[in-house]
Amino acid sequence: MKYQELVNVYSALEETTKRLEKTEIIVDFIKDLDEETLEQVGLLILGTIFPAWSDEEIGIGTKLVTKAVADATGTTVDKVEDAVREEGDIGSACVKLFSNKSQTTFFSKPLTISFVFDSLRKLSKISGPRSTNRKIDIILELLSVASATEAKYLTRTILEELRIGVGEGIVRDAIAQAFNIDKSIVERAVMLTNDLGLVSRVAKTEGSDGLEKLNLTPGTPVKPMLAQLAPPLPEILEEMGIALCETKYDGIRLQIHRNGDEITIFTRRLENITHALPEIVELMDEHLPHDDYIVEGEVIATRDGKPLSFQNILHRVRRKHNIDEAIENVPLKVYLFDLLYYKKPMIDKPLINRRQKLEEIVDDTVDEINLSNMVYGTSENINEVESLFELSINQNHEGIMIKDAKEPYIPGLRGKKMLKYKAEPETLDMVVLGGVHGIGKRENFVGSYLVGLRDENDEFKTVAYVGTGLDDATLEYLTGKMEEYKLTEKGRDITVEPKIILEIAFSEIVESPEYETGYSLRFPVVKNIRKDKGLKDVDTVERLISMYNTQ
Ligand SMILES: Nc1ncnc2c1ncn2[C@@H]1O[C@H](COP(=O)(O)OP(=O)(O)OP(=O)(O)O)[C@@H](O)[C@H]1O
Repeated sequence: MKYQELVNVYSALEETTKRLEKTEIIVDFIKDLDEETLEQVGLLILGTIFPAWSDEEIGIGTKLVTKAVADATGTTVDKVEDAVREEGDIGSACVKLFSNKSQTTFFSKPLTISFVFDSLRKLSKISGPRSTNRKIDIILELLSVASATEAKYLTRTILEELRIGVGEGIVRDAIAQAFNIDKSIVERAVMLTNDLGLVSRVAKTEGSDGLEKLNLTPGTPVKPMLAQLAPPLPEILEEMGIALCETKYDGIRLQIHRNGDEITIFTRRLENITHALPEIVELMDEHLPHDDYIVEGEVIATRDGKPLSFQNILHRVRRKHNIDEAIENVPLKVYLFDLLYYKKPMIDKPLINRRQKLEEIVDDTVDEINLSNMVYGTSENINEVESLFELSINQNHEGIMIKDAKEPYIPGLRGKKMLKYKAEPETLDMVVLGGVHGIGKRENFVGSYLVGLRDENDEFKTVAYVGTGLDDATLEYLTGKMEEYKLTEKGRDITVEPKIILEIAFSEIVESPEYETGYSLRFPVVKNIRKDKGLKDVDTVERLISMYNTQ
């Protein structure tokens, strides 16, 4: 099938903001696709060529694409950069540049979806000597026969920023509708496999029966179950009956898989960080059975027995070199709290059984491997739960988690079955959309950051400017990043690509017509740069409104 047909769908999707219309457009397109194309479109429609569980990426920078566009249109890199500044992004710039291009490829074959898909996969695999030239050759091969609109979406896809306002939710709905399958079955399949390509194909070829057979596989990461903020303790314990109440450690969540002899460690964003944590791999090998499993836990960094800040552990996990040195300087401890797979999928079993099995299989006789500190909470022993909370805070942890003992593990869900009870007020993870250059002491820095949240179409909407909570080193770092991601600049104001995620604390949410969400924050303060989170983890406008309604 011609790539242009997919491109027409992209254009139609970009033109509407209405979720139902977007869903209809996708349904119409996918329902008659053949198996192979469907599997590719299931990914391409989200602007990617890899399933969400994979940490592979196309990995091509703006410079390379700019050069390829210049070559393909017979112009200079400077002219392409001018067009990007005028039009706002490389895709829109391509529409202009390619429309001006003289038609030299009249007899060439049109691009097909599978040729584009395979070429992009090839791009991601190239490394080593002469790799830049080889990458440019592949991009040029595509661009030299592309129409103006094809070039628009090709360049955006290569840079992994399709921007057509389509999130996973819309694609899931479209698959359900196109193949007449219950939404919840599609949702479950996506949660377990994190592969919309695979789910689209199975939905078409095997229907709901096939989707129901999809399950967890050790080695393939699954989206973690997330927590909501807890209402008062008596209320929760009454509702849950029995709760597993555990210390909430302030580290990084790990999902550790064993598949045969191979142990793999993933973050909550499903990144493979096995290479950065060789000592954890060794500990898991020594202190858990040599059976296939998936366990979850929190890893924290300690020194002299005390937990170190979240930033320390983040540096450890991000490390690519001198790992031996890091192992010595930042010793780690793991606190395991859930078991998703042990010889077979466990997620449908109640938490209490998963925990019991976990306790059975983990040898926690060494200091570095532990089970999370836990008490069973009921309406009758609220004081024990309160004591655990106090103990956790006194030991410099964040608070406690309260989990319903009878519940299954629901990947990706942020629901009422897993709650967090923290000493500090709630924060929002927000994405930086722009900023303002400072004056006076801050004149060399971007002093104030325009932050936003994610709406139901996965588009970002502004909420507030924040400039408090940043020391000089952080300001310098953020200013560098703002320069790197800059889209436009007008006077002191700049806009940037949505890349940087900040955790923001505030005193109150207020209504405010000045911002796109209609709400803003009083006294916002930057608490952390959340390098461990991706755009999908940015908090939602829906959550902001629900917090506003309950404050
Ligand atoms: N005993 C525990 N059980 C479950 N999660 C824990 C535990 N200790 C620490 N955590 C961490 O707490 C997180 C749950 O809070 P939440 O789902 O809100 O994640 P978050 O968005 O990172 O929020 P926060 O910023 O509050 O950690 C888990 O993802 C995990 O990283």
